[in-house]
Amino acid sequence: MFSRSLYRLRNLSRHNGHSFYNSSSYFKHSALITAFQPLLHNKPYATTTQHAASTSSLNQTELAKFAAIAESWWDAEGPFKPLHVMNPTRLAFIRSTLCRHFGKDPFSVRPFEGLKFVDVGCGGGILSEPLARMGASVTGIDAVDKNIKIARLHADLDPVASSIEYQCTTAENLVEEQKKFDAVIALEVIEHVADPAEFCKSLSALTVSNGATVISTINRSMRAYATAIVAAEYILHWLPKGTHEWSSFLTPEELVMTLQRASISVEEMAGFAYNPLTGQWSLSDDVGVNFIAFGIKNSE
Ligand SMILES: C[S@@+](CC[C@H](N)C(=O)[O-])C[C@H]1O[C@@H](n2cnc3c(N)ncnc32)[C@H](O)[C@@H]1O
Ligand SMILES: [Mg+2]
Repeated sequence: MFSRSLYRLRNLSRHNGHSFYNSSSYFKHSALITAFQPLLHNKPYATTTQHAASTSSLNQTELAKFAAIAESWWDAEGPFKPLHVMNPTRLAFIRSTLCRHFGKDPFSVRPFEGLKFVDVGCGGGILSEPLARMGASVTGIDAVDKNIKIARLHADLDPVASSIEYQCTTAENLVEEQKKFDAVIALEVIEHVADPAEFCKSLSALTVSNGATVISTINRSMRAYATAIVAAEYILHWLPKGTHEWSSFLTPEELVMTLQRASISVEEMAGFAYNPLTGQWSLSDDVGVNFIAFGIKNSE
């Protein structure tokens, strides 16, 4: 069922060959970006909040954005609605790729039984909880203490989710503690960290040899600027204004290269397509805006 919608790595150039559109120098000087400059620099968030001790991946301004709306994590109509609505689609990708990789039955109720996952930048646990219900032994970490408190409270409402270990920390702190996981998952986080390359190195160091990494983010494309920022934040109000900095987005090629340098080979990629008629997302070959990648840690 996936073979149609999955974006294979060999197709990268076909789908993302618009080097003109993906050139950051083009965008820095584009008339459109200049016209929207006030929006790009609108930062309506306070910058003081309680979070993990300062380490390389932390961007204080970004963390303050999430602390400011932490109470809303489980409000399915609130600022995290897009993540709630996308959840079944991203879980379908994770189920498919990880079951294939770990030789598990994708039709099983608890296919991830016996596997250790870490959900990096777990927020309120929107992804950690279903992963735990699918049998994984889940550690959820987030740099914002408030997020972890909310994640803990919510998980404790469910006997299965209450097995999740939540911790206010960073990937690099877990590396120092020499923690290792079968799968390292960081969805919608890399565009909010201070140094994506260092962040990927930490994710890699947390992954066992031949383990899996799953990352989702937003493409630094013209279309992403128009939809994920202008439409989602300023027209539709799906997300608070200033949630995303266009310049922090990564193109699929950049993500592949960054992971490659961190000893992770991207094997599969898919885009997320939004259907405005149904309000649902589905996996697609189109990685022009939102996309997700699955990679394998090279054996040492
Ligand atoms: C858009 S949310 C994504 C939440 C969750 N991964 C999901 O997709 O449902 C980004 C999360 O990453 C966290 N975060 C940002 N930078 C981080 C870092 N350097 N280390 C750990 N967490 C971070 C934020 O606090 C926030 O909860
Ligand atoms: Mg984001």
